[in-house]
Order: sequence, then C-alpha cells, then structure tokens
Amino acid sequence: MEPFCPTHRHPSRRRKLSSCNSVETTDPVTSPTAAEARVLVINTGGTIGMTLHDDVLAPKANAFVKGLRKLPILHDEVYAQQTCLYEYYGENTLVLPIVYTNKRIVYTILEYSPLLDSSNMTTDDWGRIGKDIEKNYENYDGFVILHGTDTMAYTASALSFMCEHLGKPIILTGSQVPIYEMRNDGRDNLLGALLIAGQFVIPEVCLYFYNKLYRGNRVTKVDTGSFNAFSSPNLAPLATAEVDITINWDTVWRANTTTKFQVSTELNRNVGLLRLFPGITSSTVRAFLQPPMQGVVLETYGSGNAPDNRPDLLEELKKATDSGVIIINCTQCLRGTVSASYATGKVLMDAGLIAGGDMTPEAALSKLSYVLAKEDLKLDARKKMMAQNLRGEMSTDLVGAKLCLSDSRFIQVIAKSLSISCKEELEAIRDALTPPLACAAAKIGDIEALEALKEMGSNLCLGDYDGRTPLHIAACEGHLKLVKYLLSHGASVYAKDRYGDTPLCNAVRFKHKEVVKLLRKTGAHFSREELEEAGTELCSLAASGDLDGLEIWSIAGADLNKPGYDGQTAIQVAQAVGKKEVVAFLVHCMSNKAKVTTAFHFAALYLSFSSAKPQ
Ligand SMILES: NC(=O)C[C@H](N)C(=O)O
Repeated sequence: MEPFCPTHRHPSRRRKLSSCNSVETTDPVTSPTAAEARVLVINTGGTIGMTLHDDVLAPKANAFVKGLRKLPILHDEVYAQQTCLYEYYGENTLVLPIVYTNKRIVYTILEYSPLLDSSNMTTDDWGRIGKDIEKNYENYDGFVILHGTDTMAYTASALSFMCEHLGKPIILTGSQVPIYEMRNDGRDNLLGALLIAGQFVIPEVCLYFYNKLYRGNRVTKVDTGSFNAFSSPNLAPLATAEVDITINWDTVWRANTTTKFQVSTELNRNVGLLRLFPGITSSTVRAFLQPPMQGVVLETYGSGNAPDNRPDLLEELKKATDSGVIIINCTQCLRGTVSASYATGKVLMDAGLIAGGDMTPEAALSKLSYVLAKEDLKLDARKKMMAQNLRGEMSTDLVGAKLCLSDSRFIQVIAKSLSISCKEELEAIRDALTPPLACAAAKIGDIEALEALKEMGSNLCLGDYDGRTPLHIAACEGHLKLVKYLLSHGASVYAKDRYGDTPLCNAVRFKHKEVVKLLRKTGAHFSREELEEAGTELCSLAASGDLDGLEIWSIAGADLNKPGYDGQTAIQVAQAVGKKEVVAFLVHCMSNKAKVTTAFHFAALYLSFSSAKPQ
C-alpha cells in the first residue's frame, strides 16, 4: 500500500496541485496560502445591471458577468487562470483581488431570467430567492442578492422572516446608477457587500448601500436621486465601511437556536397597507377591510394616533379585528415608535389593533404575510407572534438591563492599573480580554463564568487572537451542556478560526459524538473541500482500525465511500491491511444508508474478504 500523504487543506492549493501544477509562483498576490471564502451572488435585476434602450433603463440579460470580468477591482483574472478557477467552479465564477486579511473571495453569479426591475417583483420572487439560498446554503459562506432599490426594503424584510435559524450573511444590494456607467455606485456597493459576506459571520438578512450595512428589516428607501438611498431610522447600522470595515457586533442579531436553517416560502397575500389621512371615509376603510383581507398595516399619525372623534371609523376597525383581521399600528413618521400616550392612540388599542412598535411599514407588512401563512397557528398565537420581536425588526425594552462595563470589578482593577478612564479605552480592554477569558471558561465547562462575562456586556461569539471562539473550545473539550448554552446565546456554528477550522471540525477531531450530533442538528456542515478531502482521512482511520473515528466522520456528514488521494476507499484499505472489524462496520453503515445495489456490492466485497486467507 502507498503511504498516506497529508491532505491539502486549502482549496486554492488543491486546485493548483490537482490540475495546474505547472504553475509555480511566490508572488504574494497569487499566493496559494490565501484562504478562500465563497459567496453566491443571486442577480435578480435592478438598475445595477441595466442599460438604456429607447431612452429608458431596462435590465440587460447575460451581460453582468462579462462586464465584471473587465473590472480589476472586482475580478483578478491572473489568479483565476493560475488556480483553474473556471474549471473548478464554472464559467460564472469570479474572484476578488486579495484582501488585507490575506483572503480571496470567490463568487459565483446566478443570474435570474428574466431580470426584473424590482417594481415588477412579487412574493413569488421572494420565494424563488429563498429556495435558491436554501438549496445552496451549505456550499457558500455568504450570499449577496443583487436587487433593484425600489422594493429592496420589502424583499429584505420578507427574507429576514422567511429565513429561519439563519447562520450566514445574506446581503441585498444594488445601485442608483448602472455599473456600466463611468460614475456609478454599483461597483462600490457590490464590492462592499462581497467583502462583508465573505469575511464576517453576520447571521442576518442585511442591506448594504453607500458604505453602510443595515439590518434588512429596518430599512426604507428615502431618496431617489442620491447614492445614499436608504435609511434605517430606528437602528444604527450593523457595520460601516470606511477606512476600515467596522462591525457593530453588539447590535448583530443572533439566531439563539439549536435548529437547522430553513426557508419558509409560504406567504399570505391577503395583506395590505392603509395610510390614514385627514377626512378618510369609513366606506374606504370598510372596503379595504373586506374579505379576503386577513392582515393590515394601518399607518397612523405620530406616535400611533388616529381621530378619537370618529366613531364611524373606529367601528369599522373594531368590526374587522372582531372578525379575525389582524391590524398592526405603525407610525407614518420616519423615526420613532407607537405608544399609547395619547387618547387618540388608546382608541386604536381599544379597537383591537396591535402596536407595531418602531417597525417600518415594509417590515410589518412582510411579517404579517409570513405569520398569516403559518396554517397550524390559531389567531391568538398569530397575534402574539406579531407583537413579538422575531428578527430584530422592532426594539424591545431591555429586560434586566445589562451591567454597565464600569460595574465590573475585574475590568475596573485592570483599567486602574493601566490608568484608563475613558469609555472607549475600557471597551477596548473588555474586547481584548473577554474572548480569551470566555475561551478559558469554555475549556473547563464553567457556564457560570460565561454568564458573568455576558452580564458584563461581553459578546460570547467573538474569537480570540487565533479566531477561536468559546464554541470551538467547548467542542474540542466535548462539553455538551456548554455547547448547548453557547448555541442558545448566539454562538455561530460557522465561525472559522485562523486555520479555517469550525467547531464541527474540532468536535470530529476530538471525537465528541454527542457534540457532533448537536452541531449537525444546528446546521453545521463540512465545506465542499472538506468533504472531498474526507476520503484520505477515512482511509487513515480504516488503516488504524479506528471505528469510533469512522462513525463520527459519518455522523458529521462524510461519505464513507469517498476515495482517498490515491483512489482507494476506506473499505478497500481496511481489506488490504486485514482490519476485518472495520470492513464489517463499513458494510453495516453503508448498507443502512446506501441503495440496495451499493449494499449488495459491499456485501459481496465482505464475503470475498471473509473467505480470504489470513495474511
Ligand atoms: N435603482 C433601482 O434599482 C431602481 C429600479 N427601478 C429598480 O428598483 O429595479
């Protein structure tokens, strides 16, 4: 038997070695040691890819990828050629120049047909985008959706609800001027969205525009003639891309779940937006609330007010809520929240309306559409869901306010000995110290210490100097309870350390079966490259008779039949080195999984092995 060679962990290196090994370079720009992140770009249309026809702008099919290939800031052709990018990932794949973190962002464009001006989009298009993300979820680190600006806030809101237990970034972007024009905002917007989607695990549906990353369900289009077209009036941006890209991690929404990602594409279309105006007639309101209407966003005045001297109007609203129509009270103002501080606001509560807090009308409408499609929920449960903060779309009062940073004795003592007094410096110390402290607590399984760090305002998802998060450490140590705790406090199963390892890789390496199962349940998966390289590892485990190791790789999603670097499968290696129990084990595992024909094949192999003479 040939000796095993170490696997080539890195995809770009493997591409070079497997198919382009004539290329040798020490140029740092094309260095094969750069890590790669993969982003799927779904191009739905919008101005970003439009051209002029008969003096009006309209989408142009099959032109976008060709256009980008000519833009060196968005595509590095030399690297693509040297690493056989197209052979490996397909013709619609491009690669950004190397970024300062020594990363390569490889992105593949999926262009819809027809490309749409976003004014033509419907809920079916939202469903299509959702399904495509779900289908490709495990193959990419992040997703960018190119979309027209006119209805981008609606799509972003809808996707934020449809994407349940999201663990990776989904970023919508587009532009006000086509990318093909000399002065345009498309290049910067696309580049910024790709850089964030490829480098940061922000598990949210976001919108990137004019150097800012916003939570998708908080935005609204506010300007037709400026590059700064969007505003998030009630929530600060999640990130700003200026000299540095700065992520506001304290604001990032986290799924807090041990459930796998899924997309709920069912949406109810019997919903609507009704804007109050002085003198609105009760017959207009009555007509609007007629069946089949099931959910309405009422855009009211100021902090959620309506005339309290119009019993005719209030009666129509009450009749509708009594008959099961859900009506959400949202303000017409750009900024602020609804409250029952005026008599004119209280009458709406009395009429059965639900307070929409500081939700945008776009978010409230798509939330209604999502919640009303949940057929198994009764009316009360649906109303409760509408009042809850599901994806960070509304601000809620802080329950049990956080301890202030300066309340922490530990940080105080350190700050004092370093003569630090200002808030920014204190925060910098906290951010530098707490990740290693949290990792140390994770190492010994100390949930109480993690609780204390969390109360101090620390983010338990941040990595230490090596990018290792408390979840990585807990996975290595096999602390199942702690892994559960971290997952339910927003830890990401997709966090990669400096070596590209995820908590799943760590749990597999240290053979913690229950942790592997929990991480898998939460949606953790090997990357395409790791799955391809698994064969060699499986052969090595088979050669050493490591049944536990093989079982754990299989639970983690590896195909036990995957050949190693020399084309041999684990079962062939086990047979060659006389590991009878391994052959029996692999036959058993695979006959449970595989189709009859495959099982039959291995059973035959096992029989031939059993009858072979001992060596
Ligand atoms: N800037 C834009 O993308 C506007 C365009 N009408 C759209 O929404 O598709």
